[in-house]
Amino acid sequence: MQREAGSDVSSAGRVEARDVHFCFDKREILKGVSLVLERGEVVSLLGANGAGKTTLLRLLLGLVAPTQGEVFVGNVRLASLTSRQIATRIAYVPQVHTTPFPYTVREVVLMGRLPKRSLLSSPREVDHAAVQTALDKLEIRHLADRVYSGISGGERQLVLIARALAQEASTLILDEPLSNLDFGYQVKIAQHLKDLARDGHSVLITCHDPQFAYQASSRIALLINGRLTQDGHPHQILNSASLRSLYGIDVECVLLSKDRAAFFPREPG
Ligand SMILES: Nc1ncnc2c1ncn2[C@@H]1O[C@H](COP(=O)(O)OP(=O)(O)OP(=O)(O)O)[C@@H](O)[C@H]1O
Repeated sequence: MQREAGSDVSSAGRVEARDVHFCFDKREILKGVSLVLERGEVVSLLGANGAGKTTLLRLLLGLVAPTQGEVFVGNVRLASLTSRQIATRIAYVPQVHTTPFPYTVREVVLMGRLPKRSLLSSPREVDHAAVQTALDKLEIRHLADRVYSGISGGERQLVLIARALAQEASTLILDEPLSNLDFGYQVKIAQHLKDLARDGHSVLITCHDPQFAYQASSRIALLINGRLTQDGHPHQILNSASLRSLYGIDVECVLLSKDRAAFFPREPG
């Protein structure tokens, strides 16, 4: 049997940006970023607005090409893969997602199966089974026949994660998965991301909430003005000095336990 390049099981879930640079017009947005994501990890990418987080995700997904440097998925160059091959390895949960048609939740999750079948073929038993498994895992089976555009923002976020799970890619990349989520959904999503990593996925998220990042991640990377300045375990990375350099404000950090901390902005003066 002929094996697809880079399908080595031991490297599944590994994604690496190696010294990537990216320019918009003549402005350098990413200035030599190196980041490795391994199977079993949840990595949070923190940075101020405009730091280049989404741009870095777009490079890792092959949506744009670096002006310098390279991205590897497993041990193959991302640039050598077709978009379908990338989609079998990496699933993307975007910040905003709308559909022009009144698709049901089940149909939206089924879209995650497209990379696995030919464009014009009907979904097979295995596709429906993957959808059902994803809905069950996210505990949203009850939403399956609702119209996607008619459910809440938090529910839609869970549906998009279910769609990514149905894709059965070993890596999940989520761009600000917390936007518009209530506290309950934030806690649930943190737990789902950790469960996914425990099940052998690698997960990369961008986020603006240090507390969520501390709780959900096994590693945190800080992106400041297009450069990755720190990368390590949450308790090594998040402190008053690093949060000041990220956001330019004074923050009090209270360590509650090894994987729980609270962050309070200090009143000026
Ligand atoms: N299509 C574009 N054309 C020109 N500049 C762009 C384009 N998209 C993004 N930029 C610029 O690139 C920089 C990085 O943007 P990016 O969206 O990656 O930041 P971000 O860290 O994800 O920000 P946010 O937290 O606000 O989502 C910003 O200065 C932005 O204005």
